[in-house]
Parts: sequence; structure tokens; C-alpha cells
Amino acid sequence: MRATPPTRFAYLGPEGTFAEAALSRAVASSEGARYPAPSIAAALSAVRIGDADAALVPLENSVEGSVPATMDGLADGEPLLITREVFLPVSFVLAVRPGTELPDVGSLASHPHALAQTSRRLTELLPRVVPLPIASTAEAARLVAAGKYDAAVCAPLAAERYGLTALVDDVADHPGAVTRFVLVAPPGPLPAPTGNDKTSLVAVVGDRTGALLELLREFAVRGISLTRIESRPTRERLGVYSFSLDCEGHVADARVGEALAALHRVSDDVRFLGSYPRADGRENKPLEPTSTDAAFTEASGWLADVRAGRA
Ligand SMILES: O=C(O)C(=O)Cc1ccccc1
Repeated sequence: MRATPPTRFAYLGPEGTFAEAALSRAVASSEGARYPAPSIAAALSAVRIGDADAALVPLENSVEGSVPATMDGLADGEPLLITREVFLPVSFVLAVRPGTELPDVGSLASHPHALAQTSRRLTELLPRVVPLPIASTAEAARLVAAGKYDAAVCAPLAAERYGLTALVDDVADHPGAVTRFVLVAPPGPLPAPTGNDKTSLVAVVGDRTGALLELLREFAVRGISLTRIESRPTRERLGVYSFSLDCEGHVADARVGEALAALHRVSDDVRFLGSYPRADGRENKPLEPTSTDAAFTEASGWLADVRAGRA
């Protein structure tokens, strides 16, 4: 009997990123093999071309908002599905080569989200240094160790991993920041409904009055609560936007399935991005009796009777 090959997980690398820490939370190390990818786009593309079975990438942060490379990477290109979400508290250190002091720091690099979350503190500490945005926090740490930059904003573990010293601990402007990561896979069987799920999608609405209201109405009338909504440029031309949103519930739930089908009718384009267990420690709102699967089933039965001349 041939053994099944281990699941190959790509993550935003190199070793020591928050994405790697999030992957460790999502799947036990015995569950598969892990491969660092040099960028978010590379991690997604590894899944699309079959080099990886799933990718773990950052999606949004409680301080800085969404991660455009992931939002746009999921909205465009071959479809991918979110199968899990993972929430990770993030804290940053200012890491340098041993022996470096603050006045020696002439260059500093990190992931744009890490720089955005530490910018006030960095300006106080290093007023003359212009921070450089690069692919990840751990890549910044690696390049500091290699002598390319003097300092990195990264996880304490990344500083350790690359033999750096944490010159300043906790450099975040807003303590308690949390980043939401997602595990994405090629289209396939969806995670089973758990009763506390979320569904993600992207809808492109036409340039007409009330188009956004039409979209929102499909959720509201079915008693579905949204947990995130934001607009993204479609990159076709200025003024044409898509809406990226998450709602409570699973596409297998009647209300969510019907809302998605309605969106398909009223939008120019809808991309389903997955239904997966909610992992932010919160419970979906209680349903009105009119929004339960039982209410939808009962209503379809009634309609069938009406159509058959039985009611
Ligand atoms: O660069 C990393 O380590 C990442 O995983 C992306 C990121 C950057 C800053 C905050 C959270 C995630």
C-alpha cells in the first residue's frame, strides 16, 4: 500500500514570520510539510500551480486593516477557497545585530503592516531613519543578520532565529493588535458546517444608484449579519469597485445559500471565497425564527404545494 504524501503547506516566509506562527496554530507539525514562500503572491501561486496543497497568508489586522496582496490575490486569478481562519496576537521588537546601539541604526526594514503598527514609536526612536517596506518581518530580520539593513521590526522569535538582539521590546503603537490569517486551498470539498461559521466573498456591482444597498439588502432580508465589508478597486478604471465581505453562516445554510444566489443575480460578478469555522472566539448572532433552515424548508414545501395546486 502506498502512503499518502503529507499535505504541503506554503506560508509567507522565511522562517520566523507571524504567518509561520499562525500556521503552527492552525495545523500540528505532524500534519504536513511546511514551505516558506518569498511573498504572499508566491504562496498563493504555489497553491494555484500545484506546488503546495494550501497556503497560510495574512488577511487583515486590527490596527492597519486589510492586507492588499492577499485581498487582491484572492479576488483575482484562479479561484482559491479559504478553509480556515486563524487569529494571532502580534507584538514586535526592534532587532539589530549584537553590539548595535540606537545611534548606529541608519536603515530599517519590515513588512508594511509591521511598519504601520509601529510608526509612531519608530519615529521617536529613530527620527532620521526612513523605514523600508519589504516582503515580511522575518525577511527583514534575515537581511539584518546578513548586513543589508541595520534594524528590523519583527517577532521576538524571528530576532532569536537570526541571531539578533532585541534592542527595544514591544515597539507597537497599539498594544493588543491581532492579525487574522487564512489558510487557502484549491476549490474542493468545503469544510463541514459547524453551526458557528463565516462565509467570504467578493462582489462586483454595476455603476448604478443603489447598487451597494441592493447587495446589502440580500443579507439583511435573510437575517444574515456581516462581520466585514470593504471596497477594493477592480483595477479596470477609477470608479469601478468590488466589495469584499464576510458574513455569518455557511453557504450550506439555506439563508446564506439563497443570499449568494440572489447576489449572483443582482451583481456583475460574485466570487465565493469559502465557508469555514469562525475562530475569533465570538459566536454568530442568534437567528430569528424566520431565518432558520427549518423556516426555509417549510416555506419551500408550502410553495411546492401552491405550485402543485395543493394549497
Ligand atoms: O511578515 C510577517 O511576519 C507576516 O506574517 C505578515 C505580518 C506582518 C505584520 C503583522 C502581521 C503579519
